[in-house]
Amino acid sequence: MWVLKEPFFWFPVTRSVCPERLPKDPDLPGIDVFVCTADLEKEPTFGVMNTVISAMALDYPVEKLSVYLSDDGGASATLMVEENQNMDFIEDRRSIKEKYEAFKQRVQRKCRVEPENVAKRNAKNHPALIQVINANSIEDDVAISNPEHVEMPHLVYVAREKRLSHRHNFKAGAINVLLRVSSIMSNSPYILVLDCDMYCNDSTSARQAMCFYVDPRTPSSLGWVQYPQKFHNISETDIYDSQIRTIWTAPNHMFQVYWPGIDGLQGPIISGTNFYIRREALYGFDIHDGSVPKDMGGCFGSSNEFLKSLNQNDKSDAMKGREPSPALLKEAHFLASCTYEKGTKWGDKASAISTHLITQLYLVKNLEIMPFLDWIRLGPLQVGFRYDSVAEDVMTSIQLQNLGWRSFYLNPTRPQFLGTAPTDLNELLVQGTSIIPPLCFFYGIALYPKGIYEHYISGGSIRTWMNEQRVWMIKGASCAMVGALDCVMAKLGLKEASFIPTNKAGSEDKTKYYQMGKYDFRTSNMFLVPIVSMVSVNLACLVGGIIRVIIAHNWETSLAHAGLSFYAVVMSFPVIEGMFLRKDDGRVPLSTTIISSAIALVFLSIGYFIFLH
Ligand SMILES: O=c1ccn([C@@H]2O[C@H](COP(=O)(O)OP(=O)(O)O[C@H]3O[C@H](CO)[C@@H](O)[C@H](O)[C@H]3O)[C@@H](O)[C@H]2O)c(=O)[nH]1
Ligand SMILES: [Mn+2]
Repeated sequence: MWVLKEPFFWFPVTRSVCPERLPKDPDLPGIDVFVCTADLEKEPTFGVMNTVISAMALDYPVEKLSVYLSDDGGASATLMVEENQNMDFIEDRRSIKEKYEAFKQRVQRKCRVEPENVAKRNAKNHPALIQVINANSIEDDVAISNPEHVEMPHLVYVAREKRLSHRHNFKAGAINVLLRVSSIMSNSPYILVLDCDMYCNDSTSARQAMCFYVDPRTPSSLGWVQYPQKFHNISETDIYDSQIRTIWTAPNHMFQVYWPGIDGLQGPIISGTNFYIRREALYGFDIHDGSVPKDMGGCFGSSNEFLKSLNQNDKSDAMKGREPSPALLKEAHFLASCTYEKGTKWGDKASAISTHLITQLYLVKNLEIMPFLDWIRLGPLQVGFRYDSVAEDVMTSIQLQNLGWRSFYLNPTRPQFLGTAPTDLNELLVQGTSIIPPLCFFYGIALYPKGIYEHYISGGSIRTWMNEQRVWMIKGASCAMVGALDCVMAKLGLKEASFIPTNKAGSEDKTKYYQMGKYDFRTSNMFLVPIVSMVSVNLACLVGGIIRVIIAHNWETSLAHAGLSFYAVVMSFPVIEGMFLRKDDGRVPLSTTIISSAIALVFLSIGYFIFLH
């Protein structure tokens, strides 16, 4: 581990920019913003709208900015709200709060129009629905309250076609559709990708990122600029380590070394959201030898409009204020259809087993391997985000770095984007099944916990260290195992790969224990039983061990064992408290304790036969 970590210290880079030196507005390149949403219930429309509006309010010339919303969820409810948005408060900051409240109520009213179950059913089986929303399509009353006709960026709503018989490839599939649809509309050379909960907390991120791209000294291999992921809903104790402190927020040491450290090498990988990427990079061209595919149609699909866009520049200006022609809309629907990608290279699987292994290792937070990702050689050309993993970001990054693209990390003091971190145990574990992949089960548990000294000098306290250790142990025993089984079954063809979006709705009831700094054990037995069984075994060993020591007086041999058991029991105290001491509804249910004790007993009996017989 020590050796693997060294490259991070070779050439750490901290970047800062001077947006005031950018060229004049008319000379800036266009930017397309992609926002993805997938679940009407877990990703409330109001939050999605917040993100869309924050993107539209980016400090960037309106005619150079287009926002595309991909809706994999309830479709029509989101669209209805979007069409009727009252955008004027973007400009009018005086009465911003009042108007915001009115907007919020309006969204909530609109969302009630369609029963949720109907929306959900429709979400899995419907034709493509694409709508360009410009000033003309906004309700009359809005025009009255917006007498100056404030110009606003282009907004395009995209619900790609969904059929039960076709794989939709989760977020990667959604982004690839947006890539194609946007190419025949604005075709901006740069793209900002945002998860639906990641709103722009500062409007300057676009200009800051462009500082790199328009600077003639920047190498032409710069593929993306990555901002960190930060969250708005972190409590003081943060018992579940929801902020993933070690990656993003630990100040000025060790872990804060990873991203700047990798920036000095080939650059950070894509972390799913908050990055400005060069459109060209996603088209799979190899920048080492400048080769372009010979069979363009076989590679990108049969849309002539799309193929034409490959040689065209930025069209964002031309799109401004125009109603899209019926022909253009028809082509957009074609590009968003289920069958468009058939026989093309979109999201193609070109991976070797080693890529999988490395991706898995990386995802278990063994960040040390980041500098070596670049060495992996992938198969032939492939276009857009990759489909062979729900962690599309890691796989795609490896591919792009492979083709010669480089990346920068920018972490300004003011957070540029803020998202919603999962703050209840159930959500955390559900997320863990999809992003903590199989090998975590083997590697995650086998690795020795990160040293307390290392943690301390990275700006952590004893409490944060305990939290991180606890969550690491809990994830290792529960969701990593479930995720592992899930993945093995998917690989064996026994089950479809799945992705459950994390909940961004955060009800008061759900977060109350998190806010109090107490674990909330209201999660399924699938996760809970392995955790509670493990703790029961430890507890039994400690009690049994102590009794033995007292009876047999053999201190020398038992002391180390007792120490280890004691450590495990201290670390799992919240679980023990949940089993025996708590009375509230967040405790471990009695039935779970009973099942787990029975399992623990089985383990102890097996141990008895192995060691004593
Ligand atoms: O079929 C799908 C599934 C998901 N999403 C969107 O993908 C985003 C990320 O999903 P989320 O449930 O928030 O997953 P997280 O585990 O929080 O996501 C982390 O991990 C993902 C996989 O590595 C990255 O894509 C994300 O950017 C990163 O924040 C959300 O906007 C979803 O709406 C879709 O658009 N379509
Ligand atoms: Mn998320």
